[in-house]
Amino acid sequence: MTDTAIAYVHARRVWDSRGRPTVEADVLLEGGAVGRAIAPAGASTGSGEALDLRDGGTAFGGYDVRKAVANVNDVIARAVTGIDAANQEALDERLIELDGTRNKTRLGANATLAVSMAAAHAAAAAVGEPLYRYLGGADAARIPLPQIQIFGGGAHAGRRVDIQDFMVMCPAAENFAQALDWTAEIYRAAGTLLQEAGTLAGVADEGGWWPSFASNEQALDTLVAAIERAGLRPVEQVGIALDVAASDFGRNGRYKLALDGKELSTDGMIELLAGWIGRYPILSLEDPLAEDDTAGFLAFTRAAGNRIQVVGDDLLVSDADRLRDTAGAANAILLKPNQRGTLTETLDARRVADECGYATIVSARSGETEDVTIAHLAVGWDAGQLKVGSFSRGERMAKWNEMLRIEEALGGKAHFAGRSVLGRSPP
Ligand SMILES: C=C(OP(=O)(O)O)C(=O)O
Ligand SMILES: [Mg+2]
Repeated sequence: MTDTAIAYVHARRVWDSRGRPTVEADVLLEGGAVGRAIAPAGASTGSGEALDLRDGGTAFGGYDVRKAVANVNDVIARAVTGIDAANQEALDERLIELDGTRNKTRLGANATLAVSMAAAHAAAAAVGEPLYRYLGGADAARIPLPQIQIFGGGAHAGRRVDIQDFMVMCPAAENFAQALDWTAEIYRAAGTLLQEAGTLAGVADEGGWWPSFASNEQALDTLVAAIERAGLRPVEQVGIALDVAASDFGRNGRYKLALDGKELSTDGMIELLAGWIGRYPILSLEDPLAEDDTAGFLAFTRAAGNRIQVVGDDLLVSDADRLRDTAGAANAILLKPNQRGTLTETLDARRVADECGYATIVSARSGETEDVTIAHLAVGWDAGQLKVGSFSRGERMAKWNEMLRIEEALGGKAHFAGRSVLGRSPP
């Protein structure tokens, strides 16, 4: 037995930011090192995602995770005991084999991911290294450009606006700390603008202001106004990133924008978004079309992909195979470890993204906790970008604050991704 062999695994039920139970796993190694991780959960999920196993029934809206917790304690724990946690691939292979289904429908991706991540934390602790350095080695020093939400919408805010995430990116900031400073000013200015308009109505699931707008474009206008009110220059200093999350309001080539009272074809949707790209300082558009509209994605990326970042989330579900099968449909991929259920499978997608020339963005889910693993993945995997959500919610700030610590710990070695990850249209 090596010191990094898994000695003991235990899962418990804890709570996420939406008031739903989720799975936390502890992994203890023979040498005494421990690791802990908590699975997040999405709301606007892609149909190709690995299964977030829920109990159903009436308790907690059917969202309880007693089965997934039991799957860790009764099935996984025994099966992974003795595996070397320092060999993440072997551990994840065992989890994949044990589940035996493509999308973790037997054990649940929430069960497998909590163990996969906790083991990585334990292995890093065993060698006394922070997780980002354990994963990325001594060269892991690139601090990601953040995508931070200012207004929340879509499935995260009672569908008050159709677009799900109105975010800002600060590629012209000198470092991550300054990007966060600027975003905090924009966030505050956006809140003041809503207050002045009498439409401030709290915060959405990911910490952005709860939207209260007459149209999707009014939200974009207000975002630009907030950037200016914060004393920053749209285009030169700050750009906009949207998660359109179009699978939530589109299918079979028809897109229903409820707030705007419009029903558009794929071409109409592409035209609408092309108009926005022309009028607003947009740097990145995620899921501009629905997950069942690969042809639309290809057409949109052909038309706009040389000017902006086109991100596949529901389309690609962090899946290396889907990425290969749809090459050219986007030029960036979101990496959400719970869409696959193990770190190794998510890292595969990250590698294939490089082969396909795609940018990579590690992302939180809308249901989150104090777990900060993704901040370390973004640096350790050299992703270049990180999308988390916003101020006003501690489970989001836990990640951004961890990134501040990582940037500080790296000192002069830290290198902020900034403009470099947006090669196509730097402001
Ligand atoms: C983070 C997102 O939301 P969710 O976790 O609900 O899928 C997203 O769609 O990118
Ligand atoms: Mg998304």
